[in-house]
Amino acid sequence: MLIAENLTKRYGSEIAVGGVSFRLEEGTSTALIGPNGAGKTTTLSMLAGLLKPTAGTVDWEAKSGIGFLPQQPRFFPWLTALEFMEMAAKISGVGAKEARRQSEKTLEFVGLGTAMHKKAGAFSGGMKQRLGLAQAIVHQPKLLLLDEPVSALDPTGRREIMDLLKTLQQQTTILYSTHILNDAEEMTDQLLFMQAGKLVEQGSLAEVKQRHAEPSIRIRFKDAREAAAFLEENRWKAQAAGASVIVPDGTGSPGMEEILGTLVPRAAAVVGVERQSATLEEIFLKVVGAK
Ligand SMILES: Nc1ncnc2c1ncn2[C@@H]1O[C@H](COP(=O)(O)OP(=O)(O)OP(=O)(O)O)[C@@H](O)[C@H]1O
Repeated sequence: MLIAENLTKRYGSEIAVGGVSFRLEEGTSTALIGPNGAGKTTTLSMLAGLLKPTAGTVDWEAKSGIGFLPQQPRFFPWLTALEFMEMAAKISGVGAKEARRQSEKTLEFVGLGTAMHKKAGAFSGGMKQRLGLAQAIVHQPKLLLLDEPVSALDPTGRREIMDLLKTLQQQTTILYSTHILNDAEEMTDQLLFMQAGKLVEQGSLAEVKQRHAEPSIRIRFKDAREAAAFLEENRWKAQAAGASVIVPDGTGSPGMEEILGTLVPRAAAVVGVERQSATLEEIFLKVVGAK
Protein backbone atom coordinates (compact mmCIF):
# COMPACT_ATOMS: atom_id res chain seq x y z
CA MET A 1 0.00 0.00 0.00
CA LEU A 2 2.87 2.36 0.80
CA ILE A 3 6.51 2.14 -0.14
CA ALA A 4 9.07 4.39 1.52
CA GLU A 5 12.44 4.39 -0.26
CA ASN A 6 15.59 5.83 1.20
CA LEU A 7 13.57 8.39 3.19
CA THR A 8 15.98 10.98 4.56
CA LYS A 9 15.68 14.18 6.59
CA ARG A 10 18.67 16.35 7.41
CA TYR A 11 18.74 19.45 9.57
CA GLY A 12 22.01 21.15 8.67
CA SER A 13 24.65 18.57 9.49
CA GLU A 14 22.31 16.57 11.74
CA ILE A 15 20.65 13.54 10.16
CA ALA A 16 17.26 13.01 11.81
CA VAL A 17 16.33 10.17 9.43
CA GLY A 18 19.05 8.62 7.32
CA GLY A 19 17.85 6.51 4.41
CA VAL A 20 14.93 4.50 5.68
CA SER A 21 13.11 2.01 3.42
CA PHE A 22 10.06 -0.10 4.22
CA ARG A 23 6.64 -1.17 2.97
CA LEU A 24 3.23 -1.08 4.53
CA GLU A 25 0.92 -3.77 3.21
CA GLU A 26 -2.77 -2.99 3.01
CA GLY A 27 -4.79 -3.90 6.10
CA THR A 28 -1.76 -4.49 8.32
CA SER A 29 -0.50 -2.73 11.41
CA THR A 30 3.13 -1.76 11.85
CA ALA A 31 4.86 -0.61 15.02
CA LEU A 32 7.68 1.90 14.68
CA ILE A 33 9.81 1.37 17.75
CA GLY A 34 12.77 3.35 18.93
CA PRO A 35 14.27 5.32 21.79
CA ASN A 36 13.83 9.09 22.15
CA GLY A 37 15.36 10.92 19.25
CA ALA A 38 15.48 7.85 16.97
CA GLY A 39 13.59 9.66 14.21
CA LYS A 40 10.08 8.25 14.62
CA THR A 41 8.23 11.57 14.62
CA THR A 42 10.28 12.81 11.68
CA THR A 43 9.48 9.66 9.70
CA LEU A 44 5.75 9.85 10.45
CA SER A 45 5.67 13.57 9.60
CA MET A 46 7.28 12.87 6.21
CA LEU A 47 4.75 10.11 5.50
CA ALA A 48 1.90 12.40 6.52
CA GLY A 49 3.17 15.02 4.10
CA LEU A 50 3.82 17.55 6.86
CA LEU A 51 7.56 17.54 6.38
CA LYS A 52 9.43 17.51 3.08
CA PRO A 53 12.08 14.78 2.89
CA THR A 54 15.63 15.91 2.09
CA ALA A 55 15.88 12.79 -0.08
CA GLY A 56 13.94 9.65 -0.83
CA THR A 57 10.37 8.97 -1.88
CA VAL A 58 7.06 7.89 -0.47
CA ASP A 59 4.99 6.02 -2.99
CA TRP A 60 1.40 5.63 -2.02
CA GLU A 61 -1.57 4.46 -4.05
CA ALA A 62 -4.09 7.07 -2.93
CA LYS A 63 -2.51 10.13 -1.46
CA SER A 64 -5.77 11.34 0.02
CA GLY A 65 -7.18 9.59 3.03
CA ILE A 66 -4.39 9.78 5.57
CA GLY A 67 -5.31 10.17 9.21
CA PHE A 68 -2.61 11.55 11.50
CA LEU A 69 -2.47 11.72 15.28
CA PRO A 70 0.42 13.91 16.39
CA GLN A 71 2.36 13.13 19.56
CA GLN A 72 0.77 16.05 21.39
CA PRO A 73 -2.54 16.80 19.70
CA ARG A 74 -3.69 20.39 20.14
CA PHE A 75 -7.26 21.54 20.33
CA PHE A 76 -8.97 24.87 20.58
CA PRO A 77 -10.02 24.74 24.23
CA TRP A 78 -13.04 26.97 23.61
CA LEU A 79 -14.57 24.59 21.04
CA THR A 80 -16.71 21.63 22.09
CA ALA A 81 -15.54 18.20 21.01
CA LEU A 82 -18.26 18.12 18.34
CA GLU A 83 -17.40 21.58 17.01
CA PHE A 84 -13.75 20.64 16.84
CA MET A 85 -14.56 17.39 15.06
CA GLU A 86 -16.78 19.08 12.49
CA MET A 87 -13.95 21.47 11.74
CA ALA A 88 -11.46 18.60 11.45
CA ALA A 89 -13.87 16.67 9.21
CA LYS A 90 -14.30 19.62 6.85
CA ILE A 91 -10.55 20.22 6.69
CA SER A 92 -10.18 16.54 5.77
CA GLY A 93 -12.59 17.00 2.89
CA VAL A 94 -15.83 15.67 4.36
CA GLY A 95 -18.82 17.59 2.98
CA ALA A 96 -20.58 20.04 5.33
CA LYS A 97 -23.72 17.89 5.65
CA GLU A 98 -21.81 14.68 6.27
CA ALA A 99 -19.42 16.35 8.71
CA ARG A 100 -21.92 16.57 11.59
CA ARG A 101 -23.15 12.98 11.19
CA GLN A 102 -19.67 11.57 10.72
CA SER A 103 -18.34 13.56 13.72
CA GLU A 104 -21.08 12.30 16.02
CA LYS A 105 -20.57 8.73 14.88
CA THR A 106 -16.81 8.91 15.40
CA LEU A 107 -17.13 10.50 18.84
CA GLU A 108 -19.49 7.69 19.84
CA PHE A 109 -16.96 5.18 18.52
CA VAL A 110 -14.11 6.56 20.64
CA GLY A 111 -16.31 6.69 23.73
CA LEU A 112 -16.88 10.45 23.83
CA GLY A 113 -20.59 10.27 22.96
CA THR A 114 -21.73 11.78 26.23
CA ALA A 115 -18.98 14.42 26.23
CA MET A 116 -19.41 15.73 22.68
CA HIS A 117 -20.96 19.02 23.79
CA LYS A 118 -18.27 19.67 26.41
CA LYS A 119 -15.32 21.91 25.72
CA ALA A 120 -12.12 20.06 24.90
CA GLY A 121 -10.21 22.35 27.28
CA ALA A 122 -11.83 20.55 30.21
CA PHE A 123 -10.95 17.06 28.97
CA SER A 124 -8.63 14.69 30.82
CA GLY A 125 -5.48 13.40 29.12
CA GLY A 126 -7.22 10.18 28.13
CA MET A 127 -10.22 12.04 26.68
CA LYS A 128 -7.92 14.35 24.72
CA GLN A 129 -6.12 11.37 23.28
CA ARG A 130 -9.45 9.85 22.26
CA LEU A 131 -10.47 13.14 20.65
CA GLY A 132 -7.12 13.20 18.87
CA LEU A 133 -7.78 9.71 17.55
CA ALA A 134 -11.32 10.72 16.55
CA GLN A 135 -10.09 13.65 14.44
CA ALA A 136 -7.59 11.33 12.76
CA ILE A 137 -10.27 8.85 11.67
CA VAL A 138 -13.32 11.08 11.06
CA HIS A 139 -12.86 10.95 7.28
CA GLN A 140 -12.35 7.15 7.35
CA PRO A 141 -8.78 7.24 6.05
CA LYS A 142 -7.15 4.29 4.33
CA LEU A 143 -3.93 4.88 6.22
CA LEU A 144 -3.67 5.88 9.86
CA LEU A 145 -0.41 7.34 11.20
CA LEU A 146 -0.22 7.59 14.98
CA ASP A 147 2.68 9.17 16.85
CA GLU A 148 2.92 7.61 20.31
CA PRO A 149 -0.84 7.14 20.64
CA VAL A 150 -0.70 5.66 24.13
CA SER A 151 2.59 6.74 25.73
CA ALA A 152 1.10 9.58 27.75
CA LEU A 153 -1.79 7.56 29.13
CA ASP A 154 -2.29 5.62 32.35
CA PRO A 155 -2.80 1.83 32.08
CA THR A 156 -6.60 2.10 31.84
CA GLY A 157 -6.44 4.77 29.15
CA ARG A 158 -3.82 2.75 27.31
CA ARG A 159 -5.99 -0.33 27.36
CA GLU A 160 -8.96 1.63 25.98
CA ILE A 161 -6.99 3.18 23.12
CA MET A 162 -5.31 -0.14 22.27
CA ASP A 163 -8.73 -1.80 22.07
CA LEU A 164 -9.99 0.99 19.79
CA LEU A 165 -6.95 0.58 17.57
CA LYS A 166 -7.52 -3.15 17.35
CA THR A 167 -11.06 -2.49 16.11
CA LEU A 168 -9.76 0.06 13.59
CA GLN A 169 -7.17 -2.40 12.39
CA GLN A 170 -9.90 -4.30 10.58
CA GLN A 171 -10.71 -1.30 8.37
CA THR A 172 -7.47 0.54 7.86
CA THR A 173 -3.72 0.24 7.53
CA ILE A 174 -2.01 1.48 10.69
CA LEU A 175 1.52 2.69 11.37
CA TYR A 176 2.12 3.78 14.94
CA SER A 177 5.18 4.71 16.90
CA THR A 178 5.72 3.60 20.45
CA HIS A 179 8.36 2.92 22.99
CA ILE A 180 6.07 0.63 24.96
CA LEU A 181 7.11 -2.77 23.76
CA ASN A 182 4.17 -4.64 25.28
CA ASP A 183 1.81 -2.68 23.05
CA ALA A 184 3.84 -3.52 20.00
CA GLU A 185 3.78 -7.18 20.95
CA GLU A 186 0.01 -7.02 21.31
CA MET A 187 -0.88 -5.36 18.02
CA THR A 188 1.49 -5.68 15.14
CA ASP A 189 2.00 -7.43 11.83
CA GLN A 190 5.35 -5.76 11.23
CA LEU A 191 7.99 -4.29 13.52
CA LEU A 192 10.36 -1.50 12.51
CA PHE A 193 13.16 -0.87 15.01
CA MET A 194 14.68 2.56 14.61
CA GLN A 195 17.81 3.96 16.15
CA ALA A 196 19.70 7.16 15.39
CA GLY A 197 17.75 7.72 12.18
CA LYS A 198 18.25 4.20 10.79
CA LEU A 199 16.15 1.06 10.64
CA VAL A 200 18.16 -1.50 12.57
CA GLU A 201 15.71 -4.40 12.35
CA GLN A 202 12.44 -5.11 10.58
CA GLY A 203 10.10 -8.04 10.13
CA SER A 204 7.09 -9.74 11.62
CA LEU A 205 7.02 -10.40 15.34
CA ALA A 206 7.65 -14.09 14.65
CA GLU A 207 10.61 -13.34 12.36
CA VAL A 208 12.22 -10.91 14.79
CA LYS A 209 11.71 -13.33 17.67
CA GLN A 210 13.18 -16.16 15.65
CA ARG A 211 16.27 -14.12 14.84
CA HIS A 212 16.92 -12.90 18.35
CA ALA A 213 14.83 -14.71 20.93
CA GLU A 214 17.49 -17.23 22.01
CA PRO A 215 15.23 -19.74 23.74
CA SER A 216 16.53 -21.16 27.00
CA ILE A 217 15.51 -23.12 30.05
CA ARG A 218 15.43 -21.31 33.37
CA ILE A 219 15.92 -23.32 36.57
CA ARG A 220 14.85 -21.33 39.58
CA PHE A 221 16.43 -22.30 42.91
CA LYS A 222 15.57 -21.25 46.44
CA ASP A 223 18.57 -18.97 46.58
CA ALA A 224 21.69 -17.89 44.69
CA ARG A 225 23.90 -20.25 46.68
CA GLU A 226 21.96 -23.29 45.46
CA ALA A 227 22.09 -21.96 41.88
CA ALA A 228 25.87 -21.48 42.06
CA ALA A 229 26.37 -24.95 43.58
CA PHE A 230 24.32 -26.55 40.82
CA LEU A 231 26.23 -24.72 38.13
CA GLU A 232 29.52 -25.81 39.67
CA GLU A 233 28.43 -29.44 39.65
CA ASN A 234 27.08 -29.50 36.09
CA ARG A 235 29.55 -27.90 33.78
CA TRP A 236 27.03 -27.04 31.07
CA LYS A 237 27.24 -23.93 28.98
CA ALA A 238 24.92 -22.18 31.40
CA GLN A 239 24.80 -18.95 33.36
CA ALA A 240 23.78 -18.12 36.89
CA ALA A 241 21.38 -15.17 37.21
CA GLY A 242 20.61 -14.52 40.85
CA ALA A 243 18.78 -17.56 42.18
CA SER A 244 18.35 -18.96 38.65
CA VAL A 245 20.46 -20.94 36.23
CA ILE A 246 19.80 -20.24 32.55
CA VAL A 247 20.63 -23.10 30.18
CA PRO A 248 20.59 -22.16 26.49
CA ASP A 249 18.26 -24.30 24.38
CA GLY A 250 20.06 -25.64 21.33
CA THR A 251 22.58 -28.08 19.96
CA GLY A 252 25.17 -29.10 22.51
CA SER A 253 22.91 -28.11 25.41
CA PRO A 254 21.18 -30.57 27.69
CA GLY A 255 17.49 -30.99 26.91
CA MET A 256 14.61 -30.62 29.36
CA GLU A 257 14.67 -34.36 30.13
CA GLU A 258 18.35 -34.39 31.07
CA ILE A 259 17.96 -31.24 33.15
CA LEU A 260 15.00 -32.64 35.08
CA GLY A 261 16.88 -35.91 35.66
CA THR A 262 19.84 -34.02 37.09
CA LEU A 263 17.60 -31.99 39.33
CA VAL A 264 15.89 -34.95 41.04
CA PRO A 265 18.41 -35.32 43.89
CA ARG A 266 18.17 -31.55 44.49
CA ALA A 267 14.40 -31.33 44.20
CA ALA A 268 14.06 -29.67 47.60
CA ALA A 269 16.15 -26.71 46.42
CA VAL A 270 14.26 -26.18 43.15
CA VAL A 271 11.43 -23.68 42.90
CA GLY A 272 10.61 -24.12 39.21
CA VAL A 273 11.83 -25.03 35.73
CA GLU A 274 10.50 -23.30 32.64
CA ARG A 275 11.21 -22.69 28.99
CA GLN A 276 11.61 -19.04 28.17
CA SER A 277 12.45 -16.85 25.22
CA ALA A 278 13.51 -13.22 25.23
CA THR A 279 10.74 -10.66 25.44
CA LEU A 280 10.45 -8.02 22.75
CA GLU A 281 11.92 -5.56 25.22
CA GLU A 282 15.02 -7.71 25.72
CA ILE A 283 15.35 -8.20 21.96
CA PHE A 284 15.04 -4.47 21.38
CA LEU A 285 17.71 -3.67 23.96
CA LYS A 286 19.99 -6.23 22.37
CA VAL A 287 19.46 -5.01 18.81
CA VAL A 288 19.77 -1.34 19.73
CA GLY A 289 22.69 -1.98 22.06
CA ALA A 290 24.61 -3.91 19.42
CA LYS A 291 24.55 -1.18 16.76
N1 LIG B 1 13.27 20.82 13.49
C1 LIG B 1 14.38 20.19 13.85
N2 LIG B 1 15.59 20.78 13.80
C2 LIG B 1 16.73 20.15 14.14
N3 LIG B 1 16.77 18.87 14.57
C3 LIG B 1 15.60 18.20 14.65
C4 LIG B 1 14.36 18.82 14.29
N4 LIG B 1 13.36 17.90 14.47
C5 LIG B 1 13.99 16.77 14.92
N5 LIG B 1 15.31 16.95 15.03
C6 LIG B 1 16.29 15.94 15.49
O1 LIG B 1 16.08 14.76 14.78
C7 LIG B 1 16.23 13.61 15.61
C8 LIG B 1 15.01 12.73 15.54
O2 LIG B 1 13.90 13.39 16.17
P1 LIG B 1 12.45 12.76 16.25
O3 LIG B 1 11.57 13.73 16.94
O4 LIG B 1 12.03 12.30 14.90
O5 LIG B 1 12.69 11.49 17.17
P2 LIG B 1 11.63 10.52 17.88
O6 LIG B 1 12.09 9.14 17.60
O7 LIG B 1 10.27 10.87 17.45
O8 LIG B 1 11.86 10.85 19.39
P3 LIG B 1 10.77 10.92 20.64
O9 LIG B 1 10.51 9.52 21.02
O10 LIG B 1 11.56 11.67 21.67
O11 LIG B 1 9.59 11.65 20.12
C9 LIG B 1 16.54 14.13 17.00
O12 LIG B 1 17.91 14.05 17.21
C10 LIG B 1 16.09 15.57 16.95
O13 LIG B 1 16.89 16.36 17.79
